[in-house]
Amino acid sequence: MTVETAVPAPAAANDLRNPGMALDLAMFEGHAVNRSAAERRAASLTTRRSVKKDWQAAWLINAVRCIDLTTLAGDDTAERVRRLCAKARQPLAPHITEGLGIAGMRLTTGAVCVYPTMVTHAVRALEGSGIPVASVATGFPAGLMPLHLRLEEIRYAVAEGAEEIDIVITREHVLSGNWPALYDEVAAMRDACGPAHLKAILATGDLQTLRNVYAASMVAMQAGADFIKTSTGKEGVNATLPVSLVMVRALRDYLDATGHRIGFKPAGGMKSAKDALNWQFLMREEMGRDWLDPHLFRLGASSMLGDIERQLEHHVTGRYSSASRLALA
Ligand SMILES: O=C[C@H](O)COP(=O)(O)O
Repeated sequence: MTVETAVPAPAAANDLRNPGMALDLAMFEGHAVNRSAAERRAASLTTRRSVKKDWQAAWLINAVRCIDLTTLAGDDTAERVRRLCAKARQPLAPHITEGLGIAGMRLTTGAVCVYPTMVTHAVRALEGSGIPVASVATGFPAGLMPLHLRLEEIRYAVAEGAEEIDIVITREHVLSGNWPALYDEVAAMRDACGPAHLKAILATGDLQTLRNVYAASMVAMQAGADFIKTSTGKEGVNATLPVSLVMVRALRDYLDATGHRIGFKPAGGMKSAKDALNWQFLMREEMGRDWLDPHLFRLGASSMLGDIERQLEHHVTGRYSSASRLALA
């Protein structure tokens, strides 16, 4: 078997938006989440699996397809964004793609994710590539701005050419159990997105309980989120597997109740190829192969691609090169 044949076949494109639905508290109120069961289940994903070498390379190639290659730093510049976009167009060095037998595959990352004022640079740098630009918005990362300004920021990013908007929610609405306020906020943001897909960042590290994570996931989906996303990368605790499991179970329950397929984006603090494998195992075991496709799954990361590239180079050459040798995003 070649690596190429081991790459999961792309699922049918999920171009259908989540239309959302009326707020329905019955879908989450009283829903208990057992933390130790979630932790045990998450741990089982990382310990009991050994992946054959060729399959491991295929999983890592698939992870590259699903990365939202991100820069969200205060010192971002047009030049840094252009370099990131060049990396998104060609995520692996040519000797690695040739060695893997996938030089003809036109492998790219799933998207490039930037701040609103950087969207224009990313759109220009990605022209003709088919790679969408995602913009954070709504006062990322804390979101503590008047709603009309947050909505205006969404409209600005969409006008600049962003096809995906990563919004942040008001954590206080979750912490106080004010579900109508959370629903109205996300629904207004969905409306401001127009044709752009909305990813709702729940900032799970701020939400205190897994029950809150489940409820916030459900409300965001009911309000029309196309993806639910764990974290901004700026909270004290960012993406973890137990929290991701709870969110994925929520999107499975939403699918069962409504028939709508919602995407999932773990983000923040994921740096290794092992992380890329673990989150894909979670998606395959909980949701099936359709959720191994960028239309339904993204890995939000600013510094994971480098380790994936190193591991794939090792797969090809049998050696690890120094981290500085590969052009790193
Ligand atoms: O949305 C993506 C995250 O902000 C990336 O976080 P990271 O810099 O910890 O990888």
